[in-house]
Amino acid sequence: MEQQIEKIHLIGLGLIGGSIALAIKQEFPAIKIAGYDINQSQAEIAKTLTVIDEIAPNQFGGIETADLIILATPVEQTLSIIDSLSSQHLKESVIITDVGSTKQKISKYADSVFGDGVQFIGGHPMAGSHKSGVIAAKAHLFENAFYILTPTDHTSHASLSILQNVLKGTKAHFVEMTPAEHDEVTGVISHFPHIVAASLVHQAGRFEDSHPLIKRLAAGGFRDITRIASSSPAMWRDILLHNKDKLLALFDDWQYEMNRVRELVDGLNGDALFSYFQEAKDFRDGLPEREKGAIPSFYDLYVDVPDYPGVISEITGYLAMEEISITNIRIIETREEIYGVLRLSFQTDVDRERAQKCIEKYTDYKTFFS
Ligand SMILES: NC(=O)c1ccc[n+]([C@@H]2O[C@H](COP(=O)([O-])OP(=O)(O)OC[C@H]3O[C@@H](n4cnc5c(N)ncnc54)[C@H](O)[C@@H]3O)[C@@H](O)[C@H]2O)c1
Ligand SMILES: O=C(O)C(=O)C[C@]1(C(=O)O)C=C[C@@H](O)C=C1
Repeated sequence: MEQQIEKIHLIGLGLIGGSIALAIKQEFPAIKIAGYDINQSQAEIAKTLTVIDEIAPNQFGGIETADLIILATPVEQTLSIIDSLSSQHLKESVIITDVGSTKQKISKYADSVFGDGVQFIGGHPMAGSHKSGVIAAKAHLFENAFYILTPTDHTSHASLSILQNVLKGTKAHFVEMTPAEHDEVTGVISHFPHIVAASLVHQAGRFEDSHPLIKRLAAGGFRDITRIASSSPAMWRDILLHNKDKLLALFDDWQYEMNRVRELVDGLNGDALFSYFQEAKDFRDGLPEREKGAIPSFYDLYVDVPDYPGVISEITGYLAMEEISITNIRIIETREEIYGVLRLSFQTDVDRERAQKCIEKYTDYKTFFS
């Protein structure tokens, strides 16, 4: 009979830790989750939102009775927690997993510390958001996303299957990779794009002095491609520190790519430029359809609204008339002149699209997705 997971010790109660806890509780309400966060207020919010059952008295308080330990901290912190864990008294049958965006350093270190003694299985749910903190956690964040696991020679079949079973409430698709393959692939489709997004923002920032209007002129395209630059700097600092070698190779690759397209522009080579964009479009259009949870799980609609009292109730009134439920509402930027940006969040993409149509029907306000 498969070993039962009755108690989980979760370290790091942010977006990912919180979302995993919610997904587990949804599937297995009887499992008890004790949580610890270095930021006490995150732990208190997690408890209030019933993301966890109890706040652990300290990082390892009560850990000796845990069947599963989940590390959901930025990856540099994960390394030092693994280090400290090695001197803790743990259940013989305990399974330890993490959710970090890099796998090579973590798996190597865990292997060196735990060896055959403890079952450590690296993990990385491939969905997330630019939002941080437990307040943004959602049970369905990983629905239909890939959940990469990096078992090693030390991993038993039994532990792998117990881990996948306890995580089945995530409704993610499990896929196994070596840590090296993981870091190469995520370097290309996640880590390097993040650097590009941040660098585009820096580039625009350098133009701000000479063109003060630049921020306000940044429209859909710039917002789309730079959304992820709003993510947690601590998380991304750590990811880059962990994946240096793969990223250095990608910098070279990117420079080659930039030079290639630069030459086409310099040579006014219209046909080649057309092909360049056509090929990119074909590849991008060929990405699998966006399924719920696979890319963003936050369905935000932004509305440029005139800055006058009553505008929020005007908009919520239209939405109420069409029975569209909002999960969150916030003015995110009040500009000095006449317009502010209202962010409305919805539970589903369908609600968001209905809301957009509704606002466009009753008003002239410009709406856009992030
Ligand atoms: N955000 C994403 O899109 C995403 C997706 C998949 C995986 N990840 C990975 O998940 C992990 C967590 O990211 P997140 O988005 O949940 O970040 P987050 O900032 O929302 O949460 C991280 C939490 O860890 C806590 N923490 C930091 N150091 C700690 C320590 N020593 N002990 C206890 N708690 C500590 C922080 O206070 C914070 O509450 C990271 O390793 C990240 O690489 C992130
Ligand atoms: O959607 C986002 O905001 C993300 O950046 C999510 C994203 C990604 O790059 O796809 C970010 C880091 C994680 O390790 C996994 C997912």
